[in-house]
Formats: sequence, structure tokens, C-alpha cells
Amino acid sequence: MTAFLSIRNLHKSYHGNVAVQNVSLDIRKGEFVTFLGPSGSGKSTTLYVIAGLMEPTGGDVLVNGRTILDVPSNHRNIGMVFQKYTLFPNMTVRENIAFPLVVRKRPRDEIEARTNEMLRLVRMEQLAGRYPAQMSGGQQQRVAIARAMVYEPEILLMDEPLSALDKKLREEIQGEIKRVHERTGVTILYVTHDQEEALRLSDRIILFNTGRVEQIGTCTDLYTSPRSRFAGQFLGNSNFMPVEIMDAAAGTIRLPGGACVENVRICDSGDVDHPLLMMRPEDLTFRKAGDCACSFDGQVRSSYFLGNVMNYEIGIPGDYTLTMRVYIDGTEHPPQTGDRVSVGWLPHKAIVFR
Ligand SMILES: Nc1ncnc2c1ncn2[C@@H]1O[C@H](COP(=O)(O)OP(=O)(O)OP(=O)(O)O)[C@@H](O)[C@H]1O
Repeated sequence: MTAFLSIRNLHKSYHGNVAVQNVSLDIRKGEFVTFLGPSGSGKSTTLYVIAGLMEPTGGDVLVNGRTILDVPSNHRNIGMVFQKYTLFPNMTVRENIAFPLVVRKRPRDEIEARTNEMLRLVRMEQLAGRYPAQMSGGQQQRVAIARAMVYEPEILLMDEPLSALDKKLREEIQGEIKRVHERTGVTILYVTHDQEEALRLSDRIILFNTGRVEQIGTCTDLYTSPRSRFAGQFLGNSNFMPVEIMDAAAGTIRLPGGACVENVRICDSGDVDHPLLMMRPEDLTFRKAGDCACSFDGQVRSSYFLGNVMNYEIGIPGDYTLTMRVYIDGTEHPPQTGDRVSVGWLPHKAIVFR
């Protein structure tokens, strides 16, 4: 991979408390990369170091192979959009967007042309004369994006830009951000703790956990091949169950009830004390009793309807509960609470972390 932006062994402590440790990553030009992880995992700190708003304790940040740590923040050619709307309240939409060019003393006609282009890009031409207080949160964030992009930065950093918006508006602006990315080809680094948002927007996700990079990959990589319990748990829903590994090479495990199963993927994760089997809720299906070696006999504890799928909680021996997501096509009678069922699963889709 030809790296456009590289981070090498980044380290940051605040008064002796480690916030980011040993973070290294490479980002291609034009990529949309999301920093995903729980609160306090070091996502924002990493972003601020790239922006030049914070100095690292160790490590390097390179663009096209050259360090940018000695370049002041305002000369880094990096745009930034924050969670809180940071528009100037006494300026109109048009004046807000034009501001970075005015500060850079660009010629009048260029300012005019670029500002119009940005107003079109975020579809705010109709509201160009409004003041921030006269607009919704979503509209203000679109203006903030236009203002960050007006001087054509090579990199756009976004720190939870949509977390103050409601779900519907968030989805609308996600579409808008995708469009800006496709039209301009700008490299975007996007911080969020919302897994759905990360899946919807990113080319690749960088998963953070306690100041370290836990896993880097495409959305499907991370979902189908998590490398740790943390990754499997953070992205998507999963069922976990302690098992015994009988033969790691053949992927043979023994389930709590004593049954043995082959062909399970075994993964060295480093974040479990005991081998743990992970199964995604949508990889479980109802079977007729006894027709599959890989099945659990259980009883429906509860269920609820989610539009086109049913979510089931199934109690199985050993006091475990499996969560299932089953597609409902309307032609069959789905099991009801209290029904005895057999839950089938596919070993090759399951993972054991050890
Ligand atoms: N200015 C600061 N002074 C001291 N500690 C800080 C400071 N900023 C962040 N931290 C600490 O550094 C760690 C990483 O914080 P950071 O904000 O980078 O995480 P984050 O993943 O972006 O979390 P969030 O989603 O809550 O913003 C946390 O433990 C946090 O408490």
C-alpha cells in the first residue's frame, strides 16, 4: 500500500497517564477511514495530534513520507469538523464558509467562486443568507463541513461530527458526507463510537481499545473475522460460550454439554482467560429436532419483531442464552415464547478466541 498519511509508534500521555500507546497506521490518499472505539480509547487524541492541536509524547506523523510534526497546525492543509457546531454566530452561512479564504487573503473572485461551489456541494444555496441561530443542527454541521473544505485541504478530520443530532438527521448528513467524499476525493479520518455509522461510511475501520489499535480492516473483515473478543463484541452483536479446545489444528472443540464439533476457526486473541466460542445472532437458525449435529436444544424465552426479522432469546442447557436474528418471510409460523426449539449453527462461521 502506498501510504499518504502514516502514523509511526505514536505515544501520548497526559501528566503520566497514557492515552495513546504505540499506534502505527498507514492511510491511502482518498481513503475514508474511521477511528472506532469506546469512550476514552484514544481516538480523539490521535486525531488532534494529526491536526497539530496536540503534541505527541513520542512517535511521528508523516504525509507523503515527510514528518509534519514541525509544521504549525494552520499550515498543515488539514480541515477539521468537531462535534459542537463551531460556526461564527455573527456571520451568515456565506460569510462563515468564505472565512478561511478571507483569512488567507485569496482574491475576491476566487473567494466568491469557491464559496458558491461549497454552498452547492452541501446543498445550502437557499440558506446562504441565514445566521447559525436560524438553522437546525444538521444544517449548521453541513456549513461546518463546507467551511472545512473550502480551501481544498488534502485531509479532512471529523471528530464525532454527528453525535449531537437525532438518528434521522444523522443518517441524512452521513449521506451528505459520503457525497462530499466521492465528489472531492479528500482523505477523511472520522472519529465515532457508533458502529453503524462506521460501517456505513468507511472504506476501512481502525478499532481502538484502551489507547491501542485493536484491529484494522474493511467493514466486512472486522465483522466476519474479528481478531479478539473485544472486536467481536464491539462491532455487531454476538453470543459467547466457554468451550474446550480438543484439537486446535482441526478446529475441534467440546461444548459445555459435552458434544464435540469440528471445523471451527480458532483465533489467538490475547483477551480471554478461557477459550470462548462466538456466534453471530444471524448465523443461528431453527432446525427440526435432531437433524443437525451442530445444534442446541432450547426453549424460546422471549421474542420481538424488528420489521423483517425476529429477535429471539433462547434458553439452552447450562443456563446459557442465545440471541438469534431470524428472517421472517410470512409463510411459516415462527416459534412462540415457551416453544421447544432446536437451534442450528455453522461451525465455519463461528470463531473460538483463545
Ligand atoms: N486534556 C486531557 N487531559 C488529561 N487526560 C486526557 C485529556 N484528553 C484526554 N484524556 C484522557 O486520554 C484518554 C483518551 O482520550 P480520548 O479523548 O483520546 O479518547 P476517545 O476515544 O476520543 O474518547 P471519546 O469518544 O470519549 O472522545 C482518556 O483516558 C482521557 O481521559
